[in-house]
Amino acid sequence: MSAVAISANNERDAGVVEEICGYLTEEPPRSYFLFAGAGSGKTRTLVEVLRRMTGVVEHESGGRLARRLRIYGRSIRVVTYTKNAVAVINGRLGDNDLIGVSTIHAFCWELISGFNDDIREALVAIKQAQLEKETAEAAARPRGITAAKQRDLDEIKADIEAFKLIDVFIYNPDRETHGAGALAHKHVLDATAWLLQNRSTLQTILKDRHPIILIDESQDTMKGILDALMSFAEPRGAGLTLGLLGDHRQRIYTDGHSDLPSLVPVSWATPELQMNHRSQRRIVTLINRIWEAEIEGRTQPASGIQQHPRTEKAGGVVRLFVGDTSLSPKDKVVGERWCADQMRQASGSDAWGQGQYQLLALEHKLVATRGSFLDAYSSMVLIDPNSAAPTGSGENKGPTAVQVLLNELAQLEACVGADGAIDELMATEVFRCFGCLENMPENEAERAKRSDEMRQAIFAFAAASKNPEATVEQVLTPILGANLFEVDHRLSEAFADKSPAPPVPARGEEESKTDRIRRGWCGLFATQWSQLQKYRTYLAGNSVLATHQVVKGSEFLHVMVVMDDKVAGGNKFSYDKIFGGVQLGKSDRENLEKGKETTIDRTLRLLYVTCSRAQESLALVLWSSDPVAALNRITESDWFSEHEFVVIQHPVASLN
Ligand SMILES: Nc1ncnc2c1ncn2[C@@H]1O[C@H](COP(=O)(O)OP(=O)(O)OP(=O)(O)O)[C@@H](O)[C@H]1O
Repeated sequence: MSAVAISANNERDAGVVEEICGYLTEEPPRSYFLFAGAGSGKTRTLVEVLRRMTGVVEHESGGRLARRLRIYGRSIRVVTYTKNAVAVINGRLGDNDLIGVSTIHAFCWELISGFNDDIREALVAIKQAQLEKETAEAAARPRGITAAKQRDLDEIKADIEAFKLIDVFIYNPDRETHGAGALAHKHVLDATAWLLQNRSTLQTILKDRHPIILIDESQDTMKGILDALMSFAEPRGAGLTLGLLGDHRQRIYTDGHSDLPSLVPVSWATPELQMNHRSQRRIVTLINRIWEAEIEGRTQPASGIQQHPRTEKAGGVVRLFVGDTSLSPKDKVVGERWCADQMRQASGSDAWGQGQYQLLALEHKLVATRGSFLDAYSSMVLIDPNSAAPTGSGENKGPTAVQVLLNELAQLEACVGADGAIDELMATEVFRCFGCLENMPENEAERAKRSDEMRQAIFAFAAASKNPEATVEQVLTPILGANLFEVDHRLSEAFADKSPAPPVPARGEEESKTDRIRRGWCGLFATQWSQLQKYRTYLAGNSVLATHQVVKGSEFLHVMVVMDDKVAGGNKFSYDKIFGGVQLGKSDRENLEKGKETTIDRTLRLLYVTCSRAQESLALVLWSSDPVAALNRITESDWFSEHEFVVIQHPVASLN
């Protein structure tokens, strides 16, 4: 193919930037929804539009808009999903005072901070509504309001009373905030959505500051905020123009609207990006097929355009490996290595033989199992389900109550050599850095006594942390005994409490929050200390293991997607149902009849996201409850050709 033809095919989206610039500079400007599929280069499109709208790249109508914005002291607001995306866009835009880029949390806080009376009213109203809803739901159950439920309801009441007493609310979008008046991330989004819908002054302020708001990953943007903004953008010329960028095929969080394209007003423009610049043709064909699949149990429309690969990306390798989910975790790991070796042979890439591929698993629990930190992870989930696992947005720090384990003790452990010797200089620096030397006694004798006490505790800590069998409790004992670090009161109280863990609730049985947290603490103290290091690596995103949700927006040369519903637990997703190893369940059929979202819908989207991360080669590993049924279904589908699906050989011990 000639160079001209290649470039013509690759440039099929070239007009979209100018098209969008046209919508934003028309009189009155027109809101738009940009369908931008996986790997379509939506960030590049966004940045190019912004450059033209703010006079960085010469553009006649863009230049006029830039002058108007400047005269009135206004700016275009870009809302992205992650801080990483903020940095990428800012980096490409350079210094530009006509554009503000931030996450939705920072955007919301900028709007509401300081309006303490309004925030209080919003939070009380939201909690009150939650209380009423939960009370009514519990009362309607056959057993009525149980004691455990009553405790939860009392907690909501206590939250309401606590909000009423707060004068000044504090918050930081980049980290957890503590102390009086501290707001959680969710509170800020909820309060902003409530205030935007209930306070006209806030609407006016918003339009006055940012007449144009562009929202990236809009399919996952919190419904309440999006609804409010979409209503202010109507009718056209109302003072706010919205640009929503998104791909409904990639919606994987529950915050967003289930079918955003159908909510977009007909008066809006709907430009499209048709290219996939990321992946080789074989991978692009597969993701097109996945999205168009007519599978039993699917309710979501197959709306959206087919993507086109770049002309020069004409290759790519895809394989589906099917094995038996009843194998032991160890056998599965061996099986997955066997699959990687098959990939090495099929693709000719040594990366597969050297472990240089990204392994994506369905759920955190599956990753924790593969990564040998399941006890640590499961305990953290019980202690704080909202912050135990890394998420696609924001920072991943783990539960607040255990921070000393994840930070101070991790740093102290780094001062202990392989032979157990302690680098005292380094250790002193750790204590200094955490402000633990500030309260050393003035008196020389007492000071020496305290130093000695600390040294003993550090030796005991070092010995315990080097013992591969040591539990978190054993490592923590000397630390807490000598008060080496400031510790969250919840941790010290839980440690002092020597009562046994409450029993695991039976299926369907409700458990109070207090019991759940206590079980978490007991589990954590009994966990092997060595698991915490693996957990920390995973939280920090430095692991070659990642869950599907977390890799949103990323790309990797070679990807292995591990699908193992049994280990993942939960019933939100089921790959085995998609591939035919498991039949639809009762609730799937009920949802289907009601036209409600099904497991199939959610799993198809997750599969779409994971497969579209791969640039060169993609291995799908399905651990199925019924490999024969799955293989039959796969043979009938047009997703893979015959040589592309492979039964995982067992035993595969030859690779050991
Ligand atoms: N016009 C282009 N020409 C060549 N390469 C491009 C172009 N646009 C994007 N790319 C490349 O294609 C890849 C995908 O781009 P990008 O990550 O911006 O896509 P995206 O739309 O954000 O995808 P996703 O929604 O799947 O995360 C990147 O490697 C990027 O550098």
